Amino acid sequence: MSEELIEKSKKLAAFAAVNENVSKSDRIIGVGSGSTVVYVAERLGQLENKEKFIYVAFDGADEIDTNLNLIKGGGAALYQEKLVASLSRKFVVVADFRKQSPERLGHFWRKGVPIEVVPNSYVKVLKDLFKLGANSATLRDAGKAKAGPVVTDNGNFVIDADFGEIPLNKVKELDEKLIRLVGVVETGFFVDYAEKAYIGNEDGSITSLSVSVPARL
Ligand SMILES: O=C(CO)[C@H](O)[C@H](O)COP(=O)(O)O
Repeated sequence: MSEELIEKSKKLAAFAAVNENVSKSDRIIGVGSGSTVVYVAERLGQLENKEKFIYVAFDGADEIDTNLNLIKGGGAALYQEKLVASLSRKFVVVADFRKQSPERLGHFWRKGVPIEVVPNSYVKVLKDLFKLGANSATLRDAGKAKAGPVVTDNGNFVIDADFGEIPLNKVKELDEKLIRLVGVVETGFFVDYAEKAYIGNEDGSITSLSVSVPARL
């Protein structure tokens, strides 16, 4: 799979998402993080918009299920991305074809759901996650960039917890159990946020998907 093809798919999805979801009236646009929303920013830069409130927010995803539940946080920015999503009236996902699961989360994204934790609680949370049925749960390491764990923008750590493939009707339930654990700040499950997804396909077409979600604002 060529990098060029993947980048083309990301750009296609991002441009289509902006073209169909941003109007010319005065509005603040929310943008998450990742390599796909870079193209959202590029397209937004071509439009003329003044800012009043977050009407629509755009973000990438690590995996998208058929209900538009998401796994996010591959780049450890899940808390701030969820903050933006929760402040938006409309949340739109942009992604290339590798992110669209045939059905369930955990199909392609095998690294586990990212969970932001308070640093002094991570050992406890790791144990809690195994009790909740995780196949694996590991503290994310910063890798070559620096010695030690990844530290988020909020000064916290990230645990990646693999629960296998998660049935569509179980994502919310699992998310609620995770968020109740003492030490957990936020999870990378985005349930009932995305109402639209734009997927750039390998053949240059775009798949757009819509679901209804409860109103946030
Ligand atoms: O959740 C994220 C960062 O925490 C990103 O949105 C997600 O990892 C997708 O990134 P990309 O568009 O680069 O594939």
